[in-house]
Order: sequence, then C-alpha cells, then structure tokens
Amino acid sequence: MVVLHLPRFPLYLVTSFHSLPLRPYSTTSKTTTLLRAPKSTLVSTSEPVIATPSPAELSLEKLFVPPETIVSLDSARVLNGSNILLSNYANDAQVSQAEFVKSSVRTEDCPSDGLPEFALVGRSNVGKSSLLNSLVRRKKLALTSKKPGKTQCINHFRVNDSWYLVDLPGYGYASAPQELRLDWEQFTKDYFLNRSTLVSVFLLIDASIPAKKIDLDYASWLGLNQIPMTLIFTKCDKRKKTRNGGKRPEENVNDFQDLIRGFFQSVPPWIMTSSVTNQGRDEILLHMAQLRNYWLKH
Ligand SMILES: Nc1nc2c(ncn2[C@@H]2O[C@H](COP(=O)(O)OP(=O)(O)OP(=O)(O)O)[C@@H](O)[C@H]2O)c(=O)[nH]1
Ligand SMILES: [Mg+2]
Repeated sequence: MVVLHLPRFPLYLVTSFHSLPLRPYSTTSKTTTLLRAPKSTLVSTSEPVIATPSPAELSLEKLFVPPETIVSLDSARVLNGSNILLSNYANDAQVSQAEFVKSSVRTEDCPSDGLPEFALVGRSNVGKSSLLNSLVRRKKLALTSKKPGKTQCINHFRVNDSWYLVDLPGYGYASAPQELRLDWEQFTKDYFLNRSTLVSVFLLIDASIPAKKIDLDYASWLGLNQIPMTLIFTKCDKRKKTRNGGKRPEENVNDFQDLIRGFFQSVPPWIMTSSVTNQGRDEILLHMAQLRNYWLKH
C-alpha cells in the first residue's frame, strides 16, 4: 500500500490574504529566517511593543506568520499581547491625521479611490467605534454610546490620506427592529464579499465575557467565505472576576481560540486590546501596516 504524506496546508494563511494577488510564500520554518524590521521604521511608543518569546513559548502552530516573513525560532519577534510575528513590512504605522469621509449603505457607494482599508465589525457595544478613536488618538471622531446600535452605516475614515478605517454597525442587537437588522446584515455581508480594497476584517470580541455563539458564527462565516480576518479582543481592562464562574480576559481569549480552532487549519491573527488603557493600539497599527504594505506591493 502506498501512503501519501500530504503537507498540512495552512488554510488560514492563504485565505487571510485571498483578496491579494498572491505570490506564493513559504510558511514552513525549516528553510527560513525572520527578517527584522529596521528599528527606525517601528512606531515609537512609551511601552515596548515587541517581545522576543522564549523557544518554549514559541509554537509556530499558534503564531500568525505574515506573508513573506522568514521565520527563525531564535530571533522571532512577536507583537505584545498577540500571536502576530513582526515582518519586514511593518513600517509607517503612525497615525498623523484622520478624518471622516462618508457614510454609505451600499458597497458601490463607498469611496472609489482604491486605497486599502480595514473594517471593524463585531457585536453591538463591543467597542468598535471606541477602538477606532483609540487608534487615531481622537476622542470623538467615531460616535460611541453605552446604548447598542449607535453605528448604522458603513463609515469610512481616511488615515494619513493613504488608507481607511471602516466603522460598521454591530450585529446581535436584539432590540433593533427585525427589518433594520436584516438590512444591516445584508449590506455588511455584501460589503465583505465585494469590497476589493478590503485588506482584512477586524472581528472584535468582548474579552470580558465568555464566548458568544453569535461571535463564533460570525468567525465561521468569515472563514467559510475566505474573508481575511484578525480577531481583536476588546475590554481587556475589565479584569474583575464576576460571580457565576466569570473568567479573566486571558481565559476568555484562550477559550475563544479553542472554540474556533475547528474552523481554520491554522490560527488567525489575534490581539488583546483596551480602548480605556490603549493596550494593543500600537500593536494593531503595526499589524495593519504590515498587511497594508504587503497589499500595496502586490
Ligand atoms: N471598559 C471598557 N469599555 C469599553 C471599551 N471599549 C468600549 N467600551 C465601552 O463600551 C460601550 C460601547 O462602545 P462603542 O465603541 O460605542 O461600541 P460599538 O461596538 O461601536 O457599538 P455599536 O455602534 O452600537 O455597534 C461604550 O460605553 C464604551 O465606553 C474598552 O476597551 N474597555
Ligand atoms: Mg459604533
């Protein structure tokens, strides 16, 4: 009998960049070494954002390796509070200017200048608009509210005149009229499937509470439709254990990943954040920069 040893194909790494005119890239660790980004190109922050994990902490299975990143286990650099390796595309991450451009309800009405964009999606009230404000260091550029259902359109914000952050309505808002819910669902899904300049969806998950089925369904829908996705765990500043078996953010983050493992052959990129303490802000900007710069060059 002939036994075929098929290579384990890292589906996620392929699907996560499917919208790019892909050049094949290696994701194996044997033949490659990490290219370090020159220090001067990294965003300057008060806290270090790069960690060099010990070999014991490093398991390539759990890391997100950006395309064209050459990996060496002894020099790998991982963005803090994330599973994302730093690539040589991580430059121009700072935000110097941001402005609201337009609200649309149809994909075809979105800006047509061809600039790359990242969409923030997640349950109502998970903190999408707050995260956008934290990323651009503006308190009220995107409107936030304690009441779910604040954002109702596809809102484009141009950053540094060269890329977009897109604030989307939340899903799972039980009190919204059924008609409105269906409408949002339809236009956001149409946007994901047809927006050619969408580099990656950022799916926000509340890390202060246990995983919700609706979030797992959303992650699975994105995976099935081969839409590039990064998981952003929000509200990581909420550290109090609640009664009834409430868990800390790290535990909820681990649980969520265990639950979605079955949807992807290799793990999607993820980052822990808080819009209150700005945890994860510089890491997200570096991650966006490396995805964007790769996208622009291909
Ligand atoms: N503690 C804490 N609260 C947060 C954080 N991010 C957002 N919030 C709060 O959560 C609430 C909802 O925030 P929004 O940014 O409006 O949430 P959204 O996802 O844009 O909501 P919709 O537009 O309704 O879908 C607000 O009261 C925020 O102050 C966070 O990181 N930590
Ligand atoms: Mg909002």
